[in-house]
Amino acid sequence: MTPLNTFTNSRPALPTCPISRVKPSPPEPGPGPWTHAPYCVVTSRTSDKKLCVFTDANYNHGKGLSIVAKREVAESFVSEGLLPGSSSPSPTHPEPKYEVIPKPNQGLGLFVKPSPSYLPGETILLDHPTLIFPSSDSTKAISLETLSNLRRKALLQLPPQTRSLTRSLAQSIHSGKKRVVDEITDIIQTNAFTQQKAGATHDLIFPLAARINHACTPNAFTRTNISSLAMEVIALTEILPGEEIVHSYLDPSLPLSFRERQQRFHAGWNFRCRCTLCTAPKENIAASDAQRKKIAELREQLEDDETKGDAAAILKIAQRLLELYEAEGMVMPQAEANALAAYGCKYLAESGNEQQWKKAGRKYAKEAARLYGIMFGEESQEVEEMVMLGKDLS
Ligand SMILES: C[S@@+](CC[C@H](N)C(=O)[O-])C[C@H]1O[C@@H](n2cnc3c(N)ncnc32)[C@H](O)[C@@H]1O
Repeated sequence: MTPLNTFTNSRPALPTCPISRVKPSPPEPGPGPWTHAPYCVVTSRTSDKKLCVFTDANYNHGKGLSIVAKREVAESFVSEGLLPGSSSPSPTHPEPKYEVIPKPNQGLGLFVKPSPSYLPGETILLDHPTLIFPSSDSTKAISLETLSNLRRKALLQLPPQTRSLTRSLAQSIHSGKKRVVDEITDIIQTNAFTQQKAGATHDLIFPLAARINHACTPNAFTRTNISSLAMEVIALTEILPGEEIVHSYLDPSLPLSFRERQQRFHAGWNFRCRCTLCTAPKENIAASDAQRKKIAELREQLEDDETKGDAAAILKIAQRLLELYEAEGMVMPQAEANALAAYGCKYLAESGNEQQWKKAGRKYAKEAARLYGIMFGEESQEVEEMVMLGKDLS
């Protein structure tokens, strides 16, 4: 295994495209923790700002990672724990309970094998990024040509297997649609996960997690470790053998209407959602929209100054929200609504019928702790707070 700080690729940097006016800047200092010499270009005519490609072909047991970033951003990624032990031997993973198989009209998808199901809170898979790019918001001042060159180089420097796996994510490959953007833009547009880190927004490509399709009532969610940038896909509900594993590409706690969701899918990923909710009969979609509108109204009421000091009103709103979330298959916001209901009961217990309110409050606090445990882990502050609240109510 090559030591991390050894420069393994002594080939000269690829020449830039002859029609390109992008000039590579003078050679950069040594490769540091990277396996390739950083390749940098000056991105502004008026300053010496540089954007570089950093590649560690050893990352994640030889699967590799390329980053396009400013040097200081890449350095902070490393100092914050992006590359630990990447040259260690590959761990042996148990046989996964999922498989990637074709899904009609949606390319590929992740499905549970005909084996035991996933339980809520169970980790389905752990994935690592193969590409990290600055997000389009933070690169508006940089020419498309420059960006495209850097992204392409980042892709080409990945080990061959990872490179072709990453390339296979291009939408145009499975949709049969003519590609209207370049290959990397195509890959980013439909597969990138956005992540804030080192004071900037980045687009990350996770080749396995990218195979997971969207659903407006998801049964899984993703959680990214901010230091290592590893992504966990976690079951939100029980997922039975043969079922598709789906997560929400939108914030799952937003009560968006059918139309609002389609607008976002079109703008963000260029698809029309075919999940169970979005392909339901018209009257069901209208009923769902009405419930989501009610959710938005109730959440606004919670912000009213009048409501804020009224425990009975808060409890009533939280209970109605729980009914609506349940009906809409919105699992994640149920944690907060249960916590709110538990606090409502706590304050009501102080003003009479103590035992009745305490009993109800304990039930809400317990459910909130269960859901926060799934979302943030058993050790999280949220779980601890709900356990304490349950104790206060006993
Ligand atoms: C991140 S990829 C998901 C994996 C993809 N199906 C594949 O074969 O690689 C996102 C793309 O999958 C398709 N897709 C995902 N969820 C969908 C849904 N709910 N309805 C329709 N198409 C969906 C769309 O083409 C979308 O651009």
